[in-house]
Amino acid sequence: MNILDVNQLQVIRNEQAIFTDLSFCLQDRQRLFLQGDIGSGKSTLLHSLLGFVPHAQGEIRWFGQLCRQERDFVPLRGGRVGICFQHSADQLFGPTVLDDVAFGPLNQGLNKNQAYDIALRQLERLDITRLKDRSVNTLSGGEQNFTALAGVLSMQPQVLLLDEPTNGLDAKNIAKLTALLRELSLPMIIASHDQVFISTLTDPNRDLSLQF
Ligand SMILES: Nc1ncnc2c1ncn2[C@@H]1O[C@H](COP(=O)(O)OP(=O)(O)OP(=O)(O)O)[C@@H](O)[C@H]1O
Repeated sequence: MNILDVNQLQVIRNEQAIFTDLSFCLQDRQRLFLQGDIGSGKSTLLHSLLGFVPHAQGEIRWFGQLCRQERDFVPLRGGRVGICFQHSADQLFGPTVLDDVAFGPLNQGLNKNQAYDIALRQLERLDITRLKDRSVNTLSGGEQNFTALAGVLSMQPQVLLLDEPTNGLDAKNIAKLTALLRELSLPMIIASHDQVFISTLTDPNRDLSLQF
């Protein structure tokens, strides 16, 4: 069974089709890179895959299950499919970095000790423990990106959707992110303009690219 099957998907915004007849699938451990001009629809696709933007036609099947209505997508957003938005500040609640990263596991029903323990481990993994007591409103763009990713990973997702994950990162931190994503070996869909990042992360025997 594929992780995701998309068949003949059409999404309309402002009465204009952003894409039509889009079909692809995602298999376990595979990375799918979304590439294309600004405004071509990469973020729209990521949002539609979790039902944040409705699709007008076609099918989205996650783990074999057809997802059509809001209620079909809600369980996926609870952690099974992790998404990092292009503007990571939009998904940080705070008040502190540690509280923010613990929010997901708390929401999944873990007790406070378990949730904060998982959150601390994710901060260590991403090498941002030093930020744990900082207010999320005071973070730099790159720090926001890593905090959002730690929050998503703390929910132990089975698949990741990443929208321009290298935005705001310098070369050293792009290398850190690349190494982490390699190590995770989760299936991923990544929208990116960063050709070096894409080519470093791509396994040509397994990964795919979708041109918008
Ligand atoms: N909330 C919205 N309402 C209406 N149209 C929108 C909305 N968000 C985006 N669009 C439009 O949908 C189209 C696709 O935008 P989208 O953000 O998906 O592109 P993108 O490929 O991710 O761009 P970028 O590379 O600049 O991030 C664009 O024409 C954009 O103006």
